[in-house]
Amino acid sequence: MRLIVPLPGNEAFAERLATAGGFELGRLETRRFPDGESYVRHLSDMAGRTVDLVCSLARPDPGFLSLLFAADAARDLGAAQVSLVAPYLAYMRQDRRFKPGEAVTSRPFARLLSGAFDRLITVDPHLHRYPDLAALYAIPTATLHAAPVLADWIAAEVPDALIIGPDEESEQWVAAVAARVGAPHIVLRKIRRGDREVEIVLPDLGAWTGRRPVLIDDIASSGRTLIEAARRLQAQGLKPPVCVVVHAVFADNAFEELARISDQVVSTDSVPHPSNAISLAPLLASALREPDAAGPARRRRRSESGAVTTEGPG
Ligand SMILES: O=P(O)(O)OC[C@H]1O[C@H](OP(=O)(O)OP(=O)(O)O)[C@H](O)[C@@H]1O
Repeated sequence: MRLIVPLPGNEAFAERLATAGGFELGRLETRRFPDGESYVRHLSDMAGRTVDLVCSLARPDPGFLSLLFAADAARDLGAAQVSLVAPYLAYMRQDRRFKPGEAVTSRPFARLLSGAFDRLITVDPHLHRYPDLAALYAIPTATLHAAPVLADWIAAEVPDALIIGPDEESEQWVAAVAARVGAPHIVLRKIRRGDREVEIVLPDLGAWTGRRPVLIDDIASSGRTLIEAARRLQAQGLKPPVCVVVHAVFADNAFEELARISDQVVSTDSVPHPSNAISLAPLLASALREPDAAGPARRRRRSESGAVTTEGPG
């Protein structure tokens, strides 16, 4: 039976995942030594097991070494395969050098995870300029999509919805959500001017004032995209929107600001947040039940020197 091991902060999601999939829930002890270094101890038997470390990667920096140490220790303790289940995958947005000298952090981050895990399973990674995760990760990856569960939530909770994507990039998956809901959809135009500065351009929406706008986006971080979109919609006489996001990263007071001008703000549980209303646990559990959901995992061998060698795809 698969062993699901949560990193700190991921216990509730891991429990939902283990329950949904009928998997065993493992335990990991972590703490800091007095000098600030990380201590990691597996409290479950790893020998010969298929182990899934569960770690949503919103704000990944403080816990990242513990994650790498937990993966290394699992293998060292005899795990047959060590996967990372990251419902939210970080460092996807610095996908090119925007200014001279910048680190293209998506690449070294992917190299670090590819060196530590046999495979990666995630939901709607922010693939802006990369065609897929295989362009970035050297290990087999499975990319799951939240669109069907978002659509099912909207269909059950929001009558007379008008599905709205805040930018042209969102067209494809907004159309998929709208088709499943059986509602019309439109896509706005976004001009990003900085980390916290976006401009949203709307077509004439006068024909849609009777519908409930449902703004959907993959990530809410500074919240500016959704806040600006919500403001523009209301300036055109539309009702306050329902905002549905996959990854509730929400920096600073972004959530409170967005909630003030929205009818409702909901998210999936890929990042633990008070707005979580749609669970991804059943989706991830069924992917984990499929033996080949992530493609054949790499086989690793640890040499006597401790070096890990890789065979198979990737
Ligand atoms: O809450 P916010 O701070 O507005 O960030 C979230 C928005 O940013 C991303 O798109 P975008 O293409 O603007 O960002 P990218 O350049 O990072 O891909 C994402 O798809 C959201 O629309």
